[in-house]
Amino acid sequence: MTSLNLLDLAWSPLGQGHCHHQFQLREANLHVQAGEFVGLIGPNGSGKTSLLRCAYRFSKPQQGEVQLAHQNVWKQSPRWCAQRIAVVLQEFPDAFGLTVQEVVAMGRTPHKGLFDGDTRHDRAIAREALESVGLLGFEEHAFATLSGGEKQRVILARALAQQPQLLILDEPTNHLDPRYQLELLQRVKRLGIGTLASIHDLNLAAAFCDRLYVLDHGRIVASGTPGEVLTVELLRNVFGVEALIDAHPLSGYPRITWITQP
Ligand SMILES: Nc1ncnc2c1ncn2[C@@H]1O[C@H](COP(=O)(O)OP(=O)(O)OP(=O)(O)O)[C@@H](O)[C@H]1O
Repeated sequence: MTSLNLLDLAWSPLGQGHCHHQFQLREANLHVQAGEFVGLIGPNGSGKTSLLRCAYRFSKPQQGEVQLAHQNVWKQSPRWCAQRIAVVLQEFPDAFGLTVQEVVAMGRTPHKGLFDGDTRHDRAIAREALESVGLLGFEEHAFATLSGGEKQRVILARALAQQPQLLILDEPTNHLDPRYQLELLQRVKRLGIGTLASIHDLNLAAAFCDRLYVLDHGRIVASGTPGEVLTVELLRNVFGVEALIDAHPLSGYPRITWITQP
């Protein structure tokens, strides 16, 4: 029901009226089933952020279709999408002096009328969201004074307060130390919401994602389980790096060891 489908998507920042080779994204087909954690990997500039922007109805594709629950998102209102899709981006919005509580409460906006205040129900959801990212007690802190990692967790709490059917994360572990990288991904996975996340750390992607899509120069060049996708050849051809790949001794998922030059 909540699945996301990108069907033959093509997108260019130049808009309409350009040649086929100018598309930054081409022939992109991608699916996220309800409850599935799907990772998007690829080198810098390969088109991950561009694809996510199409998926959350920010960039309008010139070709193809973005469907959520089998509805074309561009035939639905922005509010319809905001009630169903929550987004956690790399950059934090300027919170204009808002407290943590106020930032998280913004997650309830798509579910309320223009002049509605926060109900007890809204406050309970916001509290639960803050609790789930381990930030109970931070409600009155000014968002601007938090560390990068704390801000990231507040933004995730705001996304959870939105009670979305689909979560889109652009490099969610960017600002986090190893403990919080693991905690955040575990938390997201446990939510059981359909999730599409761009992830640079391929070992984290291997550990947490049910399936991966690999972007290279705007095209999806591989997809499948981490075990199917993360091969020595793919890392060489797409990322231009050499690596050893074996099975993680505890969990069995692919473990990548980079081969570095002295
Ligand atoms: N609005 C835009 N105008 C012009 N070029 C753009 C625009 N958005 C993206 N691009 C270009 O599209 C290409 C893909 O960018 P994108 O940010 O999607 O890559 P990415 O895979 O997310 O990269 P990174 O891993 O570095 O974050 C880049 O060459 C980028 O410069």
